[in-house]
Amino acid sequence: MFDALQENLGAAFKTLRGQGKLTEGNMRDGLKLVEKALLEADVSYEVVRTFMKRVGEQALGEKVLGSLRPNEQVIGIVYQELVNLMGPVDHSLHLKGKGDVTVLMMCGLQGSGKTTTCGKLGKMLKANGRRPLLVAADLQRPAAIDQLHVLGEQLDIPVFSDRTTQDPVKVTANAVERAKKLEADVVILDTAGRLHIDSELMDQLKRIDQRCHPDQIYLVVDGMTGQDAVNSAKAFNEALELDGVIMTKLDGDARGGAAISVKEVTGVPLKFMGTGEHLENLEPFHPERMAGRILGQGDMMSLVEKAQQEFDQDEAKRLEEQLAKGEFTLDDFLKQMQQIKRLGPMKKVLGMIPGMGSMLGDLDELDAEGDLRRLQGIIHSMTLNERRKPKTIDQSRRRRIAAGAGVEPSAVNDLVKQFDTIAPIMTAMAGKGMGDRMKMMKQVQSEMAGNPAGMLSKKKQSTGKRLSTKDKAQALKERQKRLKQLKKQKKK
Ligand SMILES: Nc1nc2c(ncn2[C@@H]2O[C@H](COP(=O)(O)OP(=O)(O)OP(=O)(O)O)[C@@H](O)[C@H]2O)c(=O)[nH]1
Repeated sequence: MFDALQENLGAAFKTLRGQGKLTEGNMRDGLKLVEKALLEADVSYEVVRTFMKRVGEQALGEKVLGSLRPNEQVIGIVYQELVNLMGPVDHSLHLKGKGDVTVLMMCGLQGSGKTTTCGKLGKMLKANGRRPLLVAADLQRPAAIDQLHVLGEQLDIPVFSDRTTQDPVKVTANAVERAKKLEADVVILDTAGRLHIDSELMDQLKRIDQRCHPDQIYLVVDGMTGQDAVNSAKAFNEALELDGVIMTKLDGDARGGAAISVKEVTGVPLKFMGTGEHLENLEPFHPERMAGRILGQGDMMSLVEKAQQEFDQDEAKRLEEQLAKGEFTLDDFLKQMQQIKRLGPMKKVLGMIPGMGSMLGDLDELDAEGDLRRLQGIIHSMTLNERRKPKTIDQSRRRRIAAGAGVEPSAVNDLVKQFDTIAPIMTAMAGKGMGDRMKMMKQVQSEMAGNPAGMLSKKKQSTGKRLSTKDKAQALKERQKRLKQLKKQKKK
């Protein structure tokens, strides 16, 4: 994925590697190459311009820090700016509680991968214990209805269609009724596509939106089409107010520009990416991971291998037995975190995550220690039953636990959410062979790469809001202060 961009950026950073000290001259040469690499990857011109301005300002600002290696400093800045450009992303589908029907409306141009993505989402939701209903609201192309029925059969997910009408609004309204009868809780609408954006299509989609009020509207775009994908996202967003973009075909020769530009150009986050034709090839889009991948830093596998080697064998056996019974509690979660901590100093462990290596100045060891302690404090403030069944933690329990741990109630909520993500993966691990286990470890590890299991301070997590210039200046100041402290410690 994005091989050429990775290579070109690598070459740009190489020019800075030999430099003893950052000067305006060598910095400008290096940054010119970064700019060229982004433009060649089809990142929109406007986006490149703003991006380079931000990177340039910071890179030259860092000059005062002198003795740090220039290429590391610049990679760190580029990494952070790429993350800012592509994020933050809220991956939640904002599903209502079970029993209520959530309507997800999928739209996009013909051939973008919309129908396939409906199937992929259905599969993902089903795996998470939801009861999806696929709805053929693409009445333009009869074959699209058949395609959805085939997918439904493959996935064992019900499909609603009505070949007697040409009105997708009617189909959608009836589908919600059918969902209630079938006790389905998520309706996934596969709407019609067109080869190009036209007013008839937009009107039709707007009518569905106005009459049926879908809870979330996602646009499916083909990542291979580069700037066209970004432009169509802009047009759809103007007509429909999208909640997110799903970019498909990022497994192919996509140059990456569309994935990098779309959030900055449209303000709509890229939530998921399609990484293949198979129905399991849908992944949440993590700006941090993508930036790490683009910069080609670090060594994920070595972290996974290390985790395997140093895994406490007795604990592993105990956990294995528990997982086989389908049990994974918050106490186990805490133990897992402590084990990861034992792999080595947190900075070293995080340094193995792509892109993090050059950001170590940002990762204060004390923060990681403090956050692990905070995690422990929260879990220890829970009753045994709450640790076993975090779902029982309601608002008043949350308040009590938070008071006991000296944190905000939202911190308890965040922890339970992280646990909800990791627990199904852990229980699915039970009884698997080594190969599958490695794959799952990678999945758990990659869940942590975006937010290493909540160990990074809350202030460093994506909040769903863009940092204001003032916040950025403050963050930069703090970063510079930490770098100075680090330098002082090194000297000692
Ligand atoms: N490589 C790859 N192919 C994909 C991906 N998603 C979809 N496809 C393929 O793209 C082609 C078009 O997908 P569809 O799901 O039929 O597209 P659509 O947008 O529903 O098209 P219409 O129904 O004609 O509007 C199919 O051959 C899919 O297998 C992906 O993430 N990667």
